[in-house]
Amino acid sequence: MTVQASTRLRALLNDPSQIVVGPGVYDGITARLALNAGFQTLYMTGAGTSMSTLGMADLGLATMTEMRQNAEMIANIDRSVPLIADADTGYGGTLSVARTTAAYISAGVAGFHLEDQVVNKKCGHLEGKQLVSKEEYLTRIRAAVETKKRMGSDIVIIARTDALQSLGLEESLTRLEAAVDAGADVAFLEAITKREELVAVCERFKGKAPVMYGMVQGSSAYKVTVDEAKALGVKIIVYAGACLMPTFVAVSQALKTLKETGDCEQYGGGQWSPHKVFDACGMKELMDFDRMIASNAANPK
Ligand SMILES: C[C@](O)(C(=O)O)[C@H](CC(=O)O)C(=O)O
Repeated sequence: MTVQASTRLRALLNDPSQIVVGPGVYDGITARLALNAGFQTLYMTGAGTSMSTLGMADLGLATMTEMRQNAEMIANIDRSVPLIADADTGYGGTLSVARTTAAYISAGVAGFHLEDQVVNKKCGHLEGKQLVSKEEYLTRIRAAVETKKRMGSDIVIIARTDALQSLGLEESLTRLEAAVDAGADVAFLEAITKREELVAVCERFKGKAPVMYGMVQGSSAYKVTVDEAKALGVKIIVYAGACLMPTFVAVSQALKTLKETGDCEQYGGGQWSPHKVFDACGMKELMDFDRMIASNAANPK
């Protein structure tokens, strides 16, 4: 029987020798490249999903249906590699959060995070975020936990708080503790800018719940490598900009060169032929399958 991606993610969380590293992917190409690079877990960035599927900044515009559709595609490229997906605020009240949870479970997502921003949210690293009350946030968590239970799923529910910026460290930790008490599996303090804050969240949840950290290059997030995060006690680290920022750098440069010189050969050509990019996206396996079915049809048993 196939092991569910959520069960695999849980096994990684329960293995004291592991830190789960999720490069932020947002489409089929970035997911393939991360899988080809050997990552054992993927992270679907909501910011990347919003920009790649809508062409819009991370300002709460992507709907649940759009997020779920992207997550389902990514989760199913290689079902043996767990996908942690951004579920923002859960996209509405109690019943919407329950519907989102069910939709992510049926999409094959292994874990997802729910936050305490107002539904009209913005990227966690921007100024001026608005929060819902702790009670409303806990309602979201309870709706997710109850739905998971009713569906007999072991999907990993990650409680995220964006409260650090406006309410401070202690209130943020209190919110996360209450979320874990309500059944969330993982604590995620968003937009940490100082080492002390990361140390504090790891200390507070030691022995109680795994801690997730979101590192975004170029943001004010406290910078850590995977090894440093592991030494501090972080259990999941996601790099939301791991594919996004290099894409902006490389594609902008390539387009500038094409515009200025009328030549694009230096970006690809010999190294990245159409054949090679199709290979990176499963061409061999797809063609082998096609040939195998054709040869079975020609030589029936
Ligand atoms: C983690 C995050 O929610 C995401 O969408 O990946 C974003 C990251 C980003 O803005 O690049 C966030 O709100 O931190």
